[in-house]
Amino acid sequence: MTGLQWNGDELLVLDQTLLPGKSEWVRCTTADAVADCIVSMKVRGAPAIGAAAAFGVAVEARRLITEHADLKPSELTAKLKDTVERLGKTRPTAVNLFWALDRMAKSLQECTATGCTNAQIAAALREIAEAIARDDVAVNRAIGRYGMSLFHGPVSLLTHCNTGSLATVEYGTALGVIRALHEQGWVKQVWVDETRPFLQGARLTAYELGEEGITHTLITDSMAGHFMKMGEVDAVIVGADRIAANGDTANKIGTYSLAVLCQHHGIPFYVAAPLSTFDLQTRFGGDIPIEYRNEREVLEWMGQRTAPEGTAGMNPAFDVTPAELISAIITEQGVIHVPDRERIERFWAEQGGTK
Ligand SMILES: CSC[C@H]1O[C@H](OP(=O)(O)O)[C@H](O)[C@@H]1O
Repeated sequence: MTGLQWNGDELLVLDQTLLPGKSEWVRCTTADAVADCIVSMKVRGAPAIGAAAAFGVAVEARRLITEHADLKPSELTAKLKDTVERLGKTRPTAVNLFWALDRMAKSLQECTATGCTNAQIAAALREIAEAIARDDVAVNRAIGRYGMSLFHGPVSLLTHCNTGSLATVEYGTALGVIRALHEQGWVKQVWVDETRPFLQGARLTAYELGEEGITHTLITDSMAGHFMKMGEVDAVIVGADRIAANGDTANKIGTYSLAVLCQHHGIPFYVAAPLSTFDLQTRFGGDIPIEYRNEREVLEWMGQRTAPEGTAGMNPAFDVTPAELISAIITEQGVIHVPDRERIERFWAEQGGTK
């Protein structure tokens, strides 16, 4: 399963706003079409929007040299730099978007420095976009393997939002770990948070797990604490949109609440994310830009208003979980065991030192 299809010249985006009821593909032959898919969340998920944006630059290059044969390479490069900037304004939180666009911008710089022709520029951009997509699948499978190392037998997991093939190029991050555990026969149950207001869990994660016969049960976000208290959750595993230098992690709204509940109940809280989600330029979580989406996503469902007229809504799409609430971050290069503040404080107390 994948939400992106690339045929070398155009990008097909599976419209995730229509899933699971309808499966419709949007044909993108311009950067504007890709930008619209990202803003409207037809394509969503940190790694997926990075790959989509990279393909957006590649299709724009092809369109420009096809429609404007007389463009000089310098003119083409200038237009494509504008394209990179435009795609960078689609959504602010997922750092994978900027990581992917930076790779495209560097390719443009290299082409300028080496005097590439228009055809060479377009080919170079296409190759980078294809490499980003190809690498993402291998990265996710590695995350799945490393995530497996945290478990030693059948488990019941709770997950939030969608972190699978529809949030990446394929396989997924947190869902990649769940897929790897399923392949091992170690999934007893996946509690799927519906993830209001966009319902990525109810509409997308449940869809992916159902397609693969992975045992799962949909719950409302407000039920997570109850099932933890009932002893039904062995661990929580989620994705990430941006991990600051100190380990503070931005992810779908509702993630922070899960982490606090996990600490209260002594349940491991794992984040699964590729290294492209780390933003070492952002020192700590307070500096991560949080996207506020239209309040209508909270006040309505499928265009049908659910709240009274006159009631205002707030719609932060992400929240930040402090590093000390994260048990481990699973990456394609291994598992980072986030420092345990209490264990460190005990150590310093025993040493008679200060923190
Ligand atoms: C594999 S990371 C997916 C990540 O992106 C989601 O956000 P959105 O659906 O708004 O793009 C959510 O935060 C997931 O954890």
